[in-house]
Amino acid sequence: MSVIPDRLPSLDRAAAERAARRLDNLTKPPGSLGRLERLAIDLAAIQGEALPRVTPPKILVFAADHGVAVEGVSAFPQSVTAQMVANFVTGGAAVNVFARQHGAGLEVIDVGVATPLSPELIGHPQLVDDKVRPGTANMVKTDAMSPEETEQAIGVGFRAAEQAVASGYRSLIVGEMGIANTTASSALLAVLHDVSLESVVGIGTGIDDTCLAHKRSVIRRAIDARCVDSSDPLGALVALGGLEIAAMVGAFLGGAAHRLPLLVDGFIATVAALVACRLCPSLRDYLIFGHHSSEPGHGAALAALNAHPLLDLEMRLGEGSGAALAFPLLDSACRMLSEMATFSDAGIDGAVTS
Ligand SMILES: Cc1cc2ncn([C@H]3O[C@H](COP(=O)(O)O)[C@@H](O)[C@H]3O)c2cc1C
Ligand SMILES: O=C(O)c1cccnc1
Repeated sequence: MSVIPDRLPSLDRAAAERAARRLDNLTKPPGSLGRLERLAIDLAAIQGEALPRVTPPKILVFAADHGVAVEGVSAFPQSVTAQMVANFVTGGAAVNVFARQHGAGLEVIDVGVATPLSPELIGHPQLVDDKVRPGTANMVKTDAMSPEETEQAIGVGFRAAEQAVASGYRSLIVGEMGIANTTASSALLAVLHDVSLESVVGIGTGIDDTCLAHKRSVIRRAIDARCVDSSDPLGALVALGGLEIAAMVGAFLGGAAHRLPLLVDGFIATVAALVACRLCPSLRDYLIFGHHSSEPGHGAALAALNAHPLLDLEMRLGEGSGAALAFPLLDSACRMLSEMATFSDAGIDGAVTS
């Protein structure tokens, strides 16, 4: 597929080495800033700079609908996807609050919202109309989308990340909005990582036990009916969806192609990251995991990527909210590296060597 890069730039080991040496000369016992030190070294390797900088960050929220919503797998109606797009554009969603708090740019990309958006929103600078189709098909009945639509949606995400780089953003937070997308994500994870549906399917927006059992059986029927297997991540994406998940795959790849640190959000974003890593394994080097969602499949998706998120706030929202909350830790890691005094700057004695 043309939009999937053959290879990504390699990590810059020399920049990482310079960052590590500087860390050991800063006025603290070596290693005492723990995972923040690891984070600073990783950011140096990603950006290819001994003194990395992650500000300003850009948040991309990809929005799309899922045909499988008609099966009654979410606690909320499909109309909420379009209504939340309006809420993002007018600044009222959780992720908007955190974006303002951290000086992040935020853009909502309609890659497949089913309900027409209200005319006042059209042309709003924070809303991008890149609709590939108005929602996927119901994966229980047929493939969620065609290979061409999947490629188009991946391209939308890839270009959105490239645009962020061209506008001077130094890190990327990738989020989503799409009623029923925990169903698509659970199905993708079950296929790609071979985990039981019992262990990965969760309540999403807050369904009850009866609906949860129904959601599992809907996913089981879809997986059995579609032609999917773990060796074909693109085929799984075509069969199960969704458009915003495909766009997130593209955004991760597009960001990494330009050495952008990528802050991954919760369950849905992590499943997108898993698909992207199956397509292009070296992408893993560019991913930093913001938080551990309480959606049960997130643990399995993180394990599949050997990922250890920065935060665990028992959140299960999506939108990029958990990644946005973790962003200040990346900024702190960079500031620690560039602003702390060294032992010689501050005239402080180094460790006693035996
Ligand atoms: C008001 C509202 C705001 C949201 N923001 C993110 N999500 C999250 O919930 C949805 C997935 O859950 P499910 O698969 O159960 O539908 C996605 O849109 C996700 O981003 C929201 C959901 C709602 C209702
Ligand atoms: O972790 C997530 O991303 C998530 C969980 C539930 C609902 N929406 C998103």
